[in-house]
Amino acid sequence: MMNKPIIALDFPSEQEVFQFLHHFDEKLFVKVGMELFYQEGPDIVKKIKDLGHDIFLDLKLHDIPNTVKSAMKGLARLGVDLVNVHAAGGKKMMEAALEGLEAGSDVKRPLLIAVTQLTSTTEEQMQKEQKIPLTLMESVLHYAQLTKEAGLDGVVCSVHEAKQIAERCGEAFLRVTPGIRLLGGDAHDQKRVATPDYARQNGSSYIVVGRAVTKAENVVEAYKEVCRLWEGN
Ligand SMILES: O=C(O)c1cc(=O)[nH]c(=O)n1[C@@H]1O[C@H](COP(=O)(O)O)[C@@H](O)[C@H]1O
Repeated sequence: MMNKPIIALDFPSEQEVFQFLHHFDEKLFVKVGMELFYQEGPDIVKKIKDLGHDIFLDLKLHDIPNTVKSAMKGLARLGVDLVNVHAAGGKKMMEAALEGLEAGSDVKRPLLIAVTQLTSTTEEQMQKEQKIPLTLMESVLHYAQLTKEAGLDGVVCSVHEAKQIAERCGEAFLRVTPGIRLLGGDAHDQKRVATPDYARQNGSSYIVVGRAVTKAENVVEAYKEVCRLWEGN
């Protein structure tokens, strides 16, 4: 069975989150990111968890190893299912993140993944601004390899790199892919986008979907359409 699509709750307040969740009579896999977490604080995570939804806490930690370790120890106590860091923080930082998570978890630690190249980045931008003299695919594969060596569970990447990562790092190494759009949908600030059905065909383990659902006229219909395409029905 396919993993549930992860719905990005990119809302500015608790009120808007609950308004959105109220439309659904099933349990979702949701993502709490910077917008919501920085405005509502850790309590919002507990409240969403209490409703029975699974949570990806997307704070993309990127700092010195000791700081990331301590922060992860605290985040582990929130009881989330998935958390992330930036692979660009390096192998030692990722190892420290894992140690912190393990130290802060009572029973099962959350899965830990690392962002490779953001889906809003193009190859040209990466080469010019980050001064990385590689193709985008090579850079993503390099970060995926580094993440695997650090012992993490997988990466965030675009659908377009998912298959190659599975070949390089193994099927069990997760490919979590944002930048998902329905056919003809506005890409907004995303650059490396794909549809849910292409994500299935190209080896994504999880898709992350925000505006294609949250900004839809009928959010439940949009969610169902994403599920239908992702599951291949
Ligand atoms: O880590 C992420 O979740 C993430 C990584 C990435 O490379 N690109 C990316 O879009 N995201 C997140 O995925 C969500 C995508 O939202 P939409 O573009 O509205 O579908 C946002 O909440 C982003 O913060």
